[in-house]
Amino acid sequence: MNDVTAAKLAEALNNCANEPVHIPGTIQPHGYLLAFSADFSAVVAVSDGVQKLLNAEPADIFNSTPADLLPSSLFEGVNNALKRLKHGVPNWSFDCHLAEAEPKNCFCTCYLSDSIVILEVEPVVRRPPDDYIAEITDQLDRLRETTTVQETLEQLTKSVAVLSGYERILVYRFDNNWNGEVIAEHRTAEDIHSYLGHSFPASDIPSQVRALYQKNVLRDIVDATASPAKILLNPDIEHSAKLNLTAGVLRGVSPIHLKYLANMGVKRALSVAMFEDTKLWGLLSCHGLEPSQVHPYQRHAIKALVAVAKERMLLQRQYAAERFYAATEESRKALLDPQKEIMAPDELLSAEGDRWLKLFNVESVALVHGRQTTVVGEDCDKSVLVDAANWLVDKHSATGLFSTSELAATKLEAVFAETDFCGLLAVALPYDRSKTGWLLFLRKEVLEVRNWAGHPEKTTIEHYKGVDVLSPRKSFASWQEIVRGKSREWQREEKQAARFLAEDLAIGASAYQIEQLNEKLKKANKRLKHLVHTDALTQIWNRYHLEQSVDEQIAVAKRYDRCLSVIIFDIDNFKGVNDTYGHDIGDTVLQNLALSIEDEMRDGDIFGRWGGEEFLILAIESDLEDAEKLAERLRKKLLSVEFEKAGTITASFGVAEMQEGDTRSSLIKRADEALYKAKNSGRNRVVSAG
Ligand SMILES: Nc1nc2c(ncn2[C@@H]2O[C@H](COP(=O)(O)OP(=O)(O)OP(=O)(O)O)[C@@H](O)[C@H]2O)c(=O)[nH]1
Repeated sequence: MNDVTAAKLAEALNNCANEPVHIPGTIQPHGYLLAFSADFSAVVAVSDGVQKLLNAEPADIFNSTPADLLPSSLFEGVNNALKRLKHGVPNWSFDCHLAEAEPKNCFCTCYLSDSIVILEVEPVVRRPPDDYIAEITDQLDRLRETTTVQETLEQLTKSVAVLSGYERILVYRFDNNWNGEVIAEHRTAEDIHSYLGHSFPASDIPSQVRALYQKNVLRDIVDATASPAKILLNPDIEHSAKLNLTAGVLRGVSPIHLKYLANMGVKRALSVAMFEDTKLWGLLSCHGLEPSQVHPYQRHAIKALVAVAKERMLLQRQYAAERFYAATEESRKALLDPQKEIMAPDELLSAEGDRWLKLFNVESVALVHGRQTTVVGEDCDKSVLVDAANWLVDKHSATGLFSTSELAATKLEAVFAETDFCGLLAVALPYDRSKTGWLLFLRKEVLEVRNWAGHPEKTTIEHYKGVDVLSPRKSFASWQEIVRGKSREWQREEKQAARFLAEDLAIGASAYQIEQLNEKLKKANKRLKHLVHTDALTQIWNRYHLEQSVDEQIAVAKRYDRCLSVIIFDIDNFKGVNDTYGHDIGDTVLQNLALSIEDEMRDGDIFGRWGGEEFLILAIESDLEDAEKLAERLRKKLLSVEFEKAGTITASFGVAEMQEGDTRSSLIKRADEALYKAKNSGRNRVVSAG
């Protein structure tokens, strides 16, 4: 970088940004400036050359009152303007015909600067043609017919060329670092140099110049080759030394900027600021190859075109955003479809992720919750995602949103260092108070080829007004830079849509959690029911269940006029088993007996433990004979079973069939009595209630 050190460059940049361009102490020499006291009674300052307009010497001018000094039409014009300015209008313009002075036709602009009244007078050289209004209307219509932002900008440059006569019209858009890129251009002849696609460094339009555009959107430099006219202050009046010319049109141009224009081959220039909401978005810049003056009406026409283009672009952006939201909506419907079975967030991501890859133009979408990760698209190391999410939880939980198109310029640089990802859009899942769940959209690098208009590194420094400043570039020859490490930028609607999707995932997650809870509850209920109805030792129905079943089956049998029988059986001499082999062996006998009997049962019959070593069978649709047969079969089955240490055992069976008027207790009582008889008549037998 020549012999310019970084420190010197920074100082020079700073000096450039501090040049007080709004109080230049000069005006452009084609016009005149007069400044009056707030009460319009005294002349405070005039521009050098105003003698020509007023036909008077400066000394006389300063000694005269405005009423004596100004031609009557001008005096009236200012008086009239003052009434408007007092009502808060920032500046007021009027046409003026000067009968006795040259030039005859003027365009005047009045404004207040720290309560000093400033009058700028521009000679009107050439009026626009008579059909100019028709031409403006035609161009406005053309602008209104455009359908994309790019088309609008291109039409704007063409329309401005038609209405202004400038040779090269550019639309220059600022990036986040205030570098500008020419994104639309119109040239009136092929041999005029093109800057389309070229970038200009931020230092070309330093911050205080950008700030001026916020206050006065138009800058008209009529002759970039002319020396500025000094503003002469009335030595007899005390006032601040410099006049703030922000609101006017004649403000003198910084010599550095004039040099810049000269190096570019531009001899007149007009720029109009373009805003997105209230932020400076770009500039419409008109370049002329020869000095010339546009009529103030033409300036207004250009401003009107820019205003219409801005509206148009806003509308087109809204349409584009709407189309994007509509596409997102499809995904949201799928996420929240009540017909679909409820899925876990990671399942939802797997189901919808492919759609999101396309919609957001990303390489990967990931869901991270604690140490759990799900990735759709190109894989990313789990530990990278977990570390990123931890950082996000720590630093961005409050907003629940983080985005960058240059990870290497953020604190996540080290986390993503080993990956190919350069862009991250992260949104917190709002179900999570601690914001530990994050949805991440990841983009890879997009190599950006920047065509700089002139080599930004070939900067030289020069001395200007006692300080070092950047020299205007001598060459604007194209120079190519490859910008690495950046992804496509995240659009506002993408951020908004990502938030919506995270919300939906969170709702999905809550629904899933509720379903999970319901499932758990169902299982717990089932377990509880099992516990309530099952005998813990033998795992067959318990007395509680058997009693309910007897009641139910009696009711069913009565309603459908079916038979029902009850078998109660009791192990013979079971006390002996316990006494001989111990209680544990007794338990095992009970368990094995339950298994053996269950094996022999028909599907419809109900078998359970009635208590101790006593069991009950409800033989559905069985009469006494059927039940007896069943009991007999079971008795024999028991004889065939070897109960390990306990060997074989026998049991006694009592059988009873339901009779008219039977209740649970009467039916069971009869079966019990039959069992009693079986025991008393020698055991190991089946006895039926008569
Ligand atoms: N191991 C074990 N024994 C049980 C259980 N429930 C009852 N018993 C035993 O079963 C035996 C029943 O004895 P008794 O009522 O005298 O009848 P029994 O010895 O089977 O003689 P009979 O019924 O007259 O043939 C007692 O020793 C009880 O302790 C149990 O859950 N496990």
